[in-house]
Amino acid sequence: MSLLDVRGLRKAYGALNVTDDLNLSVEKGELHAIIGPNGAGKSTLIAQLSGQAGSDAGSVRFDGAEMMGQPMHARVRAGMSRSFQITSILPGFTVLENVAAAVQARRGSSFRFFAPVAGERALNDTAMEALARVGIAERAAMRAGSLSHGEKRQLELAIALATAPKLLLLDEPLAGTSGQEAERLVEVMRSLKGEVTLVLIEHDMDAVFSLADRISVLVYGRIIATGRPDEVRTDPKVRAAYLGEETAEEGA
Ligand SMILES: Nc1ncnc2c1ncn2[C@@H]1O[C@H](COP(=O)(O)OP(=O)(O)OP(=O)(O)O)[C@@H](O)[C@H]1O
Repeated sequence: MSLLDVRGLRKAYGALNVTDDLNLSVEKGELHAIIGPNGAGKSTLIAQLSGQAGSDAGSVRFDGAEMMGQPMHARVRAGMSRSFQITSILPGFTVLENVAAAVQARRGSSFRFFAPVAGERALNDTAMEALARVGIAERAAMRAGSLSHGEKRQLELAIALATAPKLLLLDEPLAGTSGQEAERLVEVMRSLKGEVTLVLIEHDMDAVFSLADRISVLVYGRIIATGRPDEVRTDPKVRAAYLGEETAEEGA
């Protein structure tokens, strides 16, 4: 049984079906990338899976349970987590506090802000582990707002990891990063492979093709192909719809 099994998923904005009868299976332990042209519906799909956006139809089975209709926090509890954009980082608090708050939010039923956090050693230990996991443990005491752009993205990953997800949804983690920052993030993602199941949306094709176990190609709200990177690269449907020009040039 797949860890994530999506059937007939749909979301319309007015007359536009952004995701349309979308089917997707993600196996436990794999890094599954979703690629597609601009506006194909990738971010909308991630929002629907995480519960951030509602869906008009379909089924999202995760770890054997139906998630459709469940709010975001219930999905996080079930082990489905998404890495948020930088705006969710609290710049005035330390890097450690940012992660500890995520751990606490998962553990506690209520979000008791920071006063109790300082005294909770176990909480901080878990948060430190997550920071070490993404390679920014030495930044723990710094204000999150003073991190570089790439480090903020590492912090987002640590925040997502701190909720101990079974499935991590990553929406363009490399966006806006410099070459060196991107390389570091790619290595962090590579190191997570096998440990946590990853669904990755990313425009950086070098990163996608080097990291992914399988790739699904989303075009006009539907998955038109799924396979190993070499299979997807040579799939005539994919070449025609998306990678056409690039692969034609490579082959020339
Ligand atoms: N809240 C919204 N209201 C109306 N239309 C929307 C909304 N969100 C997304 N859309 C439209 O849905 C389509 C898909 O958008 P989405 O951001 O999911 O695509 P994407 O594949 O992630 O694109 P990109 O690669 O450019 O980030 C676009 O045409 C977009 O304009």
